[in-house]
Amino acid sequence: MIRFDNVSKTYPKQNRPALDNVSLEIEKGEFVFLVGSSGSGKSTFLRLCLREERPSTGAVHVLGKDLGKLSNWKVPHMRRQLGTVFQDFRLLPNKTVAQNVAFALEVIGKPKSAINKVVPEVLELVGLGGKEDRMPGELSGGEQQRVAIARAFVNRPMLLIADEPTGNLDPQNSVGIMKLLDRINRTGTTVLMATHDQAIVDQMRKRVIELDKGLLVRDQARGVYGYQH
Ligand SMILES: Nc1ncnc2c1ncn2[C@@H]1O[C@H](COP(=O)(O)OP(=O)(O)OP(=O)(O)O)[C@@H](O)[C@H]1O
Repeated sequence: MIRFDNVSKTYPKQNRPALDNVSLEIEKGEFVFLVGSSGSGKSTFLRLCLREERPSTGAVHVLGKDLGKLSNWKVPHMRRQLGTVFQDFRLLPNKTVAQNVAFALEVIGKPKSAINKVVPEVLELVGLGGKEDRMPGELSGGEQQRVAIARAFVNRPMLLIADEPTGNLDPQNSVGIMKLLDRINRTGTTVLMATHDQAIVDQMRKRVIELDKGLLVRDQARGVYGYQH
């Protein structure tokens, strides 16, 4: 699903690599937490998976494709096969809940009849049945993140990448979001999630990959958060 072969990334004008010779493999169906202190390289790792950045050396494979060999015009197609969720939700503020989710399908040319069928189903799945016509601004943070997850999952992607999805949420809402991601993972979708949320990592006991100053320092099955702030 994801493979890094000796991947290093040094940003322009930096003398220290943001990622330093990282090699790892994430298999289909796994749930993986990416942890590490601020600046350890987590976002860089995720950006390389989305080909928002390219490695300085080494190779990144996602969904069986060598991203270094992917032509630029194929990148949007590759990204549409992934679901992405971010800390700041990134909803379209002038569209309703249902329209936000439908939009993800409209841009890939899904017929209206299919959209009308699956949008209510996925909103029901994330616990937002009955809130289809609300605007994002009328929802709590936890509900907004559920919309973002519905939008990310409505295509049934093989891989869902989440960057601090609970970063703006209180503990109770965070647990709800994690239950949802766990459910999505159980449908077979691989989940890769960068987080600072110790309670959640310790509770879920999934694979934990820890970065420290760009180095992969820990890769633990059913792991805990581990490092000190
Ligand atoms: N666009 C950029 N240009 C230059 N340096 C960058 C850029 N993006 C990140 N860096 C540097 O690369 C290193 C890793 O940053 P990265 O954002 O990947 O860390 P992170 O683990 O995601 O941190 P956080 O938890 O704070 O989001 C840091 O030293 C950072 O300053």
